[in-house]
Amino acid sequence: MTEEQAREWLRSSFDVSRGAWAKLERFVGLLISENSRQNLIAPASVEHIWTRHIADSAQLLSWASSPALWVDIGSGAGLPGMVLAILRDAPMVLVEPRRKRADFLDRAARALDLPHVQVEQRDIRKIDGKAAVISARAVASLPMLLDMAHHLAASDTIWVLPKGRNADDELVSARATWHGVFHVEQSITEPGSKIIVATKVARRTP
Ligand SMILES: C[S@@+](CC[C@H](N)C(=O)[O-])C[C@H]1O[C@@H](n2cnc3c(N)ncnc32)[C@H](O)[C@@H]1O
Repeated sequence: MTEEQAREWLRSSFDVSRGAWAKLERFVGLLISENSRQNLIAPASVEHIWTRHIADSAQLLSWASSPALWVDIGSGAGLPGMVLAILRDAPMVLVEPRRKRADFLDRAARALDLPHVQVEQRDIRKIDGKAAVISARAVASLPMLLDMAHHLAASDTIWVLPKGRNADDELVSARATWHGVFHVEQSITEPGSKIIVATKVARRTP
């Protein structure tokens, strides 16, 4: 997928309003500018930012359309959380323990006028409440993620987890401790990369 194809795919797939498109463009600018101050995305990925990061994040919306609370674990540069918050006018909590990254997320949410975004500068294990959707991109293996965040999940919570090429192996490991309805979906931006979509996840009883 080229950069132009990624932009076109985004526009047509999510019926992006003019206002939301302007915010996406602005976010890309903020992210590239902040990347010279802190290491948010690999420098080599900047020239492919719409494919590698923006469309890659936005595609998660295809698997979770709930208008209720979405929690993004380890948002870092705002991926996928900030991209999703631009496309989705519903509560979004971005959890990021590193101060510099959380400050960037706070500033970006204000600059983009996204009052439905809440940034929590904390470890996910210290967050409470229940989420309708949980995402985490490049944060931890599937068994670790379930362990770190299962307290935020109800039985109908949808987990949407981009997993690169290790999805199947991680799923095998996770199934030793967890049961639920797990699907492995193909990423549209990266051939070979997968997204694990799960619901009804619960710890196996010994
Ligand atoms: C490799 S970065 C990925 C950032 C972003 N999701 C992305 O795809 O570009 C992993 C992020 O997860 C955060 N993280 C690691 N452990 C965490 C935890 N226990 N709770 C919340 N965030 C965590 C790190 O601070 C870091 O910003």
